[in-house]
Amino acid sequence: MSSLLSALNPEQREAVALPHQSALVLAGAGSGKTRVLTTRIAHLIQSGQASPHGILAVTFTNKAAKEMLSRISAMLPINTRGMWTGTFHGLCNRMLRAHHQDAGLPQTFQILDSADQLAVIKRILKSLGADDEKFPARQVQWFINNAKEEGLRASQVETYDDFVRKMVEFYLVYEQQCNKEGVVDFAELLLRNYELLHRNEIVREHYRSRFRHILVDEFQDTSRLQYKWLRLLAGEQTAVFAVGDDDQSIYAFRGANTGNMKEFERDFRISKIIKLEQNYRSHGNILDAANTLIRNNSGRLGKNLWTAEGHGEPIRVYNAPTDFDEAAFVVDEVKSLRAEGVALSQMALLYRSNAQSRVLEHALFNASLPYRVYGGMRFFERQEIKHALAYLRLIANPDDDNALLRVVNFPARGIGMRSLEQVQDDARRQGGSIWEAMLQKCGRVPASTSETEGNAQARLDGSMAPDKIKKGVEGFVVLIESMRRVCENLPLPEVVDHMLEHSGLLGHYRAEREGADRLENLNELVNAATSFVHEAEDDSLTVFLNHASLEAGEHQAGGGEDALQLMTVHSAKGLEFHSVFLSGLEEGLFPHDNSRNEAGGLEEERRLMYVALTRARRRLYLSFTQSRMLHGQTRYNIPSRFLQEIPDNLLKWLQPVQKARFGSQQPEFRSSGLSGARTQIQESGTQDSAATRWRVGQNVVHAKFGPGVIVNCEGRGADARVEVKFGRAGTKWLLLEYAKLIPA
Ligand SMILES: Nc1ncnc2c1ncn2[C@@H]1O[C@H](COP(=O)(O)OP(=O)(O)OP(=O)(O)O)[C@@H](O)[C@H]1O
Ligand SMILES: [Mg+2]
Repeated sequence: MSSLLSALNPEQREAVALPHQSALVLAGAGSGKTRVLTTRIAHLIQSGQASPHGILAVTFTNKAAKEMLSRISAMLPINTRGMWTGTFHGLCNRMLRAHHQDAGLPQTFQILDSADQLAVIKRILKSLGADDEKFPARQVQWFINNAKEEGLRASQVETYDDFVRKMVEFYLVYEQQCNKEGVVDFAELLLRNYELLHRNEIVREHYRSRFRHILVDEFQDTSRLQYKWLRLLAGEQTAVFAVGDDDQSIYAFRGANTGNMKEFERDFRISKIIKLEQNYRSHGNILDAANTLIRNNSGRLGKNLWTAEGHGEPIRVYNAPTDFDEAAFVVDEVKSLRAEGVALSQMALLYRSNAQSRVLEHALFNASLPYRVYGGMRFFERQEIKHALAYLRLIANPDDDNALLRVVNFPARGIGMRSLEQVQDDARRQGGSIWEAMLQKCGRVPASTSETEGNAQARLDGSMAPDKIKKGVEGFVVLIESMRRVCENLPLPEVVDHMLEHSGLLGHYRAEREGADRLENLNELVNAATSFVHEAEDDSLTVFLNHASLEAGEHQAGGGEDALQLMTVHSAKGLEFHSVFLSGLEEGLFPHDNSRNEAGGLEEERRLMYVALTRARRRLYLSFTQSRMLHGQTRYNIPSRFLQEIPDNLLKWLQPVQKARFGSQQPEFRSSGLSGARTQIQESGTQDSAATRWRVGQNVVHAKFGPGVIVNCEGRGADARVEVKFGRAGTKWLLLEYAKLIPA
């Protein structure tokens, strides 16, 4: 037996050494699917059944493709360059480049990202004089991408009413425009390639006879069009080797379709699905937890996993009073794991939503622990946060040119390149800021004396500034001035709040189809400001902005440095770590609130949870918080139902919870396990605040929020807090230790 095969179990070996035929490996997490796929490629080459040139392998990320190539190179001393490996989009792009003429594209065709695509659509709608209330650009974008994903060109979409007819008309003009400019969007990469193969027999036959082996990892997450593309590319002589796990299908919301598995079985005449049941990744307790959890889903294709390893350590559960305590707990554990010799890169910190990373990043930053956000951006580097910070910087100082240029036309407010160039020219000439030049442009202040006389005269009578430029600029100036005026007397969190609403950022992302994540991040910025007010001596806007740029700037670990891995559960797919921290296991967060509105949403969340649990090899931490800051307010949470679906005997509770910590509405957790968390709700409503000098109904004054009245009290000692209804600032929960209330 070759050394490649000897490192595998009999089922894996069978899959790797399968004769030339299509096959489906359906197996749970950590059972070696990716390893089998990679080894099969090496085996095919080593045994002379295929050359690298004859192999196409589809992976889920470019990074996975690179890793696959380096593993193959480690197994065999060969050049893998002729092999095609990559994502569906990457491979389609490669093929279109090679056949750009047949595909009707210029050699140098450019790829439009989602924002570029939207800009093209907006231009088109404007030129057609479309009613932008009836036909918002984003909806048109969605319509076009959806049609493409279904494989339909404008001429093929069925028009059953006037609205759709209009949409199709826009789609048609968009198609023409893209063709004219020689650009393709993401959906187009796939569709164009599909059409090329469909239409052009020579190209199709060329690739069919070239790729006698197509291998697909993470098959459960292929979309309809991707599947159709695969079918077209695979000829009679092509063996398609697909590996996947229906329990890990987590992209249904983006059009992935597990139905593809059933069709694959039929279309490729799969007589026997290969199952792998031995898990090589995780210790027994972790595996048992995952197996038990996923049994709650219906309609599974059904499989089980076992491990030859022992039970290992129990799963550690931490019930944190607040999200800050949760982050502090993670930091402590990471430090002690590191002291035990576990590399930081072997530890992952997972969360359901991107916005959750902020509090965790903050704690890691303060502890000087190097970390890297995998497959995403660190909080303060995210586009929407940078936009929001730019507005805040303008509120603090409108002469900040960089901030101004970043948001002057975001969200779009009709200030074109030409207008901008003109005010920039003015600014340069006068040696002042762009803001000053804008003020002059719309006649807010007299033109500066350094201007030429002619210009100054023109500015005074306004004749040089075309009306359009003036109008756009004026709108922006009025906005910033009004924000500055209103925010002057507001506490920091409300400055952020006001800015988000009035800048138009919230409205912009609300209208975006995939804007939910960005909205969560923006709301998280209000939380950042609220905690900053509690923590910092000087809580002015300027100091907050300094703090944000500090956290944004320097502490992301460099390329080679050993660093803790932070990522969403979605980006953790396919990866494994010695230790995994899964935070925020609370109802509404995980399962996410959004899942309630979608059919099958909860089951998809459970599959995500299954993915999360099965990333851990040796140690798994699950944590949840009793309260978490949400939009600047403390929210009380109940633990995720997924925690309850894991048998108690696999869990070790790290911290007994103090009783009577919360008021009557709050769940009380028993230290012995989850059954307590499931059922016990403290009945008494005991509040020890009577011992303090605060009572419900009392009038108080807060240094920033002004006068208010206490409507609720709870907690004791350092945790004592009150809910105060302020005349101006609304209702807020405040920690007494920090709030420094004065009786009125
Ligand atoms: N026969 C084996 N002997 C030893 N280790 C193995 C064997 N098969 C797989 N492994 C190891 O088990 C781990 C999980 O394998 P792999 O990542 O291929 O699983 P997977 O099924 O692709 O998981 P996922 O569903 O999470 O993508 C890897 O570290 C792999 O090297
Ligand atoms: Mg895998």
